[in-house]
Amino acid sequence: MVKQPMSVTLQDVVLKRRGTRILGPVNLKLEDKGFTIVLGPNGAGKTSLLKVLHGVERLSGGSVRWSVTPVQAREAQAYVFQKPIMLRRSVRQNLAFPLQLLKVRRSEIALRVSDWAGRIGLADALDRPATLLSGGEQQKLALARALIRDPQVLFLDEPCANLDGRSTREIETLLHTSFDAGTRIIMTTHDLGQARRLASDVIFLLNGTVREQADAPSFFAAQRSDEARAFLNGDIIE
Ligand SMILES: Nc1ncnc2c1ncn2[C@@H]1O[C@H](COP(=O)(O)OP(=O)(O)OP(=O)(O)O)[C@@H](O)[C@H]1O
Repeated sequence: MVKQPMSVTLQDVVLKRRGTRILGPVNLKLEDKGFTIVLGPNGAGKTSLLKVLHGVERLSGGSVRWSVTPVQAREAQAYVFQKPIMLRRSVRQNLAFPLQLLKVRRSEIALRVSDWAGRIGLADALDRPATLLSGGEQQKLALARALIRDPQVLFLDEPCANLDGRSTREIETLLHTSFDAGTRIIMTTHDLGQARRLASDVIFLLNGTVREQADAPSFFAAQRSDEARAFLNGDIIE
């Protein structure tokens, strides 16, 4: 299938819940390519922004427009939650599930499942219940389950929260490989070292608004706002 360029434009996006504005107004354009890291303190609205981009939040105002049709946009995206959600089935069935939904041929599913199980170090655990895996293994499985159907755009919400260094490195390697293969990645992290290692560009959020959007080298070299500077210094900002 020929992939169409997928940029997205947010215009005057506002998200309110129980009368409180948690996002917006946000005006933002994300280009077709890149590894975007969304930064900001707790409660800044990072998860909300990811969900708005993914189209799973009801907007209170404004619009999110992809350069392809809404159906194409949805089909081309995958989302990995901060806390991996495992089907109460085997590793094999977890990996096969998204492909079964897409009605991929059984022989092709078997090939891809075995390929991805190997890539995440679970080739010998295909018949184990996914819920019995360690936290790091579950997060890798959740990522593989998203990548196995070759999404054009991948959203990740804190994929390495609470993971040890080894699992974090393994996940970063998987992300690097997908990015190099052309996957557009948009990810939140609290880990500034990780942001520096992975980002091609950065969005800095504070109180539900975009304070800075810049390519990563510029952002990390010199922040335009006092708040971003304070955040990178490890200060508490509100
Ligand atoms: N459904 C909801 N109803 C009410 N408030 C919400 C809802 N979802 C999020 N919020 C609030 O909106 C704000 C932004 O939340 P969000 O999870 O997007 O922030 P975040 O930057 O991802 O935070 P964290 O870094 O702690 O994960 C928070 O104050 C949160 O409590």
